[in-house]
Amino acid sequence: MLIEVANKLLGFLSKGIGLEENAMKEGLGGEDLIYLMKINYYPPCPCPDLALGVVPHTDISSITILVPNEVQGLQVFKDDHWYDVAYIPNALIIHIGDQIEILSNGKYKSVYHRTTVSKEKTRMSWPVFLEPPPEFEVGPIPKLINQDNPPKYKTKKYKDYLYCKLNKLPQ
Ligand SMILES: O=C(O)CCC(=O)C(=O)O
Ligand SMILES: [Fe+2]
Repeated sequence: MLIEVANKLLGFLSKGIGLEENAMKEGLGGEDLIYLMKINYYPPCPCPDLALGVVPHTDISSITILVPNEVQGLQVFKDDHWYDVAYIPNALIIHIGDQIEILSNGKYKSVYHRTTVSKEKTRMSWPVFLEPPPEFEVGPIPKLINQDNPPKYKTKKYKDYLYCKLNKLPQ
């Protein structure tokens, strides 16, 4: 089920920029794509104005498929403002992550987001991060590159990208 959703999303993202349906998936390692589930637990906080659940970031993954509980908390940054992401029962929240920005050579941008905490309620979320295998090299898809569109990102192994990002080193 999750794999079907992921395949569809990657297909739409590929076609959306004029590529073959399987282009993004192949660019992420094809059937070796890794599904990494995390559970976020944000207990009530006495001073929600002074704390964040997760600091602002973009996801390192390709896409993130996330299910939250009903407690408001996720915000995305757009046009200099933080916007609440509305909770819609049974809806999935999809984040574009860094690897899609790289594959698309910047045509898609990874979404900058953060979470706030609540004074009374516990918030939880269950994201699944779709990641290339560590040794797999990710870079702008060659079909998107030409004289007018030079590569904006280096091609490198996913594990090296991860290492640089986690240690705040230049990519
Ligand atoms: O809890 C959320 O809604 C988002 C969490 C998040 O951004 C993350 O785990 O990367
Ligand atoms: Fe995130």
